Amino acid sequence: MENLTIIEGQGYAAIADWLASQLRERMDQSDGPVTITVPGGSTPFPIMEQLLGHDLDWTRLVVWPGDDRIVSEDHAASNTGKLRKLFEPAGAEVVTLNEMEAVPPFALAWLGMGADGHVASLFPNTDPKVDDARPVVRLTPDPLPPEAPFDRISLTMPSLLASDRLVFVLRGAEKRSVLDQAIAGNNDLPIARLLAAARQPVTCFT
Ligand SMILES: O=C1O[C@H](COP(=O)(O)O)[C@@H](O)[C@H](O)[C@H]1O
Repeated sequence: MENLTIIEGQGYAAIADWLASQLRERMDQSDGPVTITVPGGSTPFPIMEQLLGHDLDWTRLVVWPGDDRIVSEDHAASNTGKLRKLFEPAGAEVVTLNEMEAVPPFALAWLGMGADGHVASLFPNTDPKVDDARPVVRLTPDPLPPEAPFDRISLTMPSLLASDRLVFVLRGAEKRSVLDQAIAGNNDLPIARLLAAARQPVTCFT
């Protein structure tokens, strides 16, 4: 994949620096808002804390959760609730994901990946398609992940692919092996489908 760069062994601060430089570049290109989508789970939040330490005009940032668990925003498992607590005090807007009819193109789609190869909440059992006509879907993972056993809402593959840049941050040898197999075309997991369809630059921090 000529559009793919893998960057290994970076700490949270270095990844946050990289993300900040991407956002700064976009903010320098126009005076308007910069709209991104970000992951949930556990990996991204310490990086977001570091990112918010950067001197950027956060009032110009619009943050879409890439997915969420169907729980109230004050539930510990709510991605949106955690994003609000982090980004809103800095002045950024955080969007509530619902079954809207359209989503904007993203300057950057930051994603995680589960060890089962799911991206956002597009789990293998949901058979996500790169030509899904829906921008957002509700779905039920099967099996339910024990750490977050909830129904989900998620951006679809076309919504994620409508971004100028894809960025993955995934930790651990198990996930790295799933990623490598996906890149090699040796599995048909959601991560493999997304990467095979991606035409924009893709950066993977592992
Ligand atoms: O459930 C989810 O899992 C994935 C991976 O999360 P991690 O904690 O293993 O990094 C995440 O990307 C997704 O947004 C989240 O809702």
